[in-house]
Amino acid sequence: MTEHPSPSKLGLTDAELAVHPTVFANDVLKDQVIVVSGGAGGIGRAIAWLFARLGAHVAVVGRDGSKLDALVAQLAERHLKASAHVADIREPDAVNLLFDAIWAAQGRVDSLVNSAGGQFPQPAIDFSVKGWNAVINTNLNGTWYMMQAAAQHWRNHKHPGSIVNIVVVTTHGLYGIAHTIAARSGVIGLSRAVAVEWAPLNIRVNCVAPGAIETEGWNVYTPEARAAYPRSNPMMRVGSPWEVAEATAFLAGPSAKFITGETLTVDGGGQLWGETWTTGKPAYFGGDDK
Ligand SMILES: CCC/C=C/C(=O)SCCNC(=O)CCNC(=O)[C@H](O)C(C)(C)COP(=O)([O-])OP(=O)([O-])OC[C@H]1O[C@@H](n2cnc3c(N)ncnc32)[C@H](O)[C@@H]1OP(=O)([O-])[O-]
Ligand SMILES: NC(=O)C1=CN([C@@H]2O[C@H](COP(=O)(O)OP(=O)(O)OC[C@H]3O[C@@H](n4cnc5c(N)ncnc54)[C@H](OP(=O)(O)O)[C@@H]3O)[C@@H](O)[C@H]2O)C=CC1
Repeated sequence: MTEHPSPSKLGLTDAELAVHPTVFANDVLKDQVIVVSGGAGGIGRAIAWLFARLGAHVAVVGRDGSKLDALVAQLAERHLKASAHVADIREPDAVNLLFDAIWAAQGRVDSLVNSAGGQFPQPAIDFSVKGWNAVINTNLNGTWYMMQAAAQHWRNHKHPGSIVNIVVVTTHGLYGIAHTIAARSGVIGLSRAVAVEWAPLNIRVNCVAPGAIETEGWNVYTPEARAAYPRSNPMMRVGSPWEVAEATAFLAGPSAKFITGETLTVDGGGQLWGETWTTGKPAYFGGDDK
C-alpha cells in the first residue's frame, strides 16, 4: 500500500478526545458494553473515547494489538473502562471467538459499531483482482461476519442490541474508490434487510455515512487530493471524528430507540454539493489530471 504521510498528525489526539465537549449527558451509556471494530483508528478512537466517557465499557478491536493496548492504557489513566481484542474481521472463526470472549468477560454486549474498514484510491478500470477482493473482504464480508456474530450472540442470550455500521456516502461525490462504494452499498442494503429480519430479536441496525473526516486513514491519499477535501461540501471544511462519534452515539443508544434501517449522512452537505476526487480531478471534468 502506498503511503503519503502528512507533515503533522491528522485528526484528534487522545488528550484532545479525553476533554472534547459533548452534547450527551454523562452516564447516558452507564454499564453498557460496546464493541468497536477499528477502535484504535481515527473515527473508531473518537467513538471509543466518547462511549467510554458516557459510562460504557468499550471493547476495541483491530489487528494491531500494540495500538489497541496503548489506547486502553490511555482510557484507563482517566478511569474509563476498556479492553483490547486482536482480531481480523475477515476471519469468521476469529470473529465468533471475539464475541465469545467479550460475553465471557463482560456478561453482556449492548452495541456493536463497525468502524474497521478502508480502501485505496485507484481508477476502477485498473483494479486488480487481489485489490478488489481486499476491499470487498474487508468492508462487506468483514462487516457482515461482525454483524452476524453479534446478532447470534444476542439471540442466544435473549438480549437486545444495536448495530451501527460506519460506511461511506455512496450516492454522489466520491470518485476513485468504486470498490468501496460497491462494498458499502452492500452494507447499507444488508443493514436495511436485517433491520427487518432482526426486529423480532429487538436488534436495531443503522449506518453512519461520513464525508471527508480528517484521520490518519488519509495517509493513503496524496497531499494534493487531501488539500481539496475541504471543498467537498458546502460548509467548505473537513469533518472531525468527534462529529461522527456523536452521530454514532445517537444511533447506537436510547436516543434512537425507534430508528432502524436508517443511514445518517454526516458530510456537511457533500451529497448535495461538492466532489471528492481521491485520484485527482480529470481534465474532462475541469480538473488538472490528464
Ligand atoms: C474523503 C475521502 C474518502 C476517505 C475515505 C476513508 O475511508 S479514509 C480512512 C480509511 N482507512 C483506510 O483506507 C486505510 C488504508 N487502506 C488499507 O489499509 C487497504 O486499502 C485495505 C483496506 C484494502 C487493507 O487490506 P489489506 O490489509 O489486505 O491490504 P494490503 O495493503 O495487503 O493490500 C491488498 C491488495 O490491495 C491492492 N492495493 C493496496 N493498495 C493499493 C494501491 N495503493 N494501489 C493499487 N492497489 C493497491 C493490492 O493488490 C494489494 O496486494 P499486493 O499487490 O500489494 O500484494
Ligand atoms: N476518514 C474519512 O474521511 C472517512 C472514513 N470512512 C470510513 O470510516 C471507517 C473508519 O475510518 P478511519 O477511522 O478514518 O480509518 P483508519 O484507517 O484510521 O481506521 C480504520 C481501522 O480499521 C482497522 N482495520 C482495518 N482492517 C481491519 C481488519 N481486517 N480487521 C480488523 N480491523 C481492521 C484498522 O486497525 P488495525 O490496523 O489495527 O487492524 C484501523 O485502525 C472506515 O470504514 C472508513 O473507510 C468513511 C468515509 C470517510
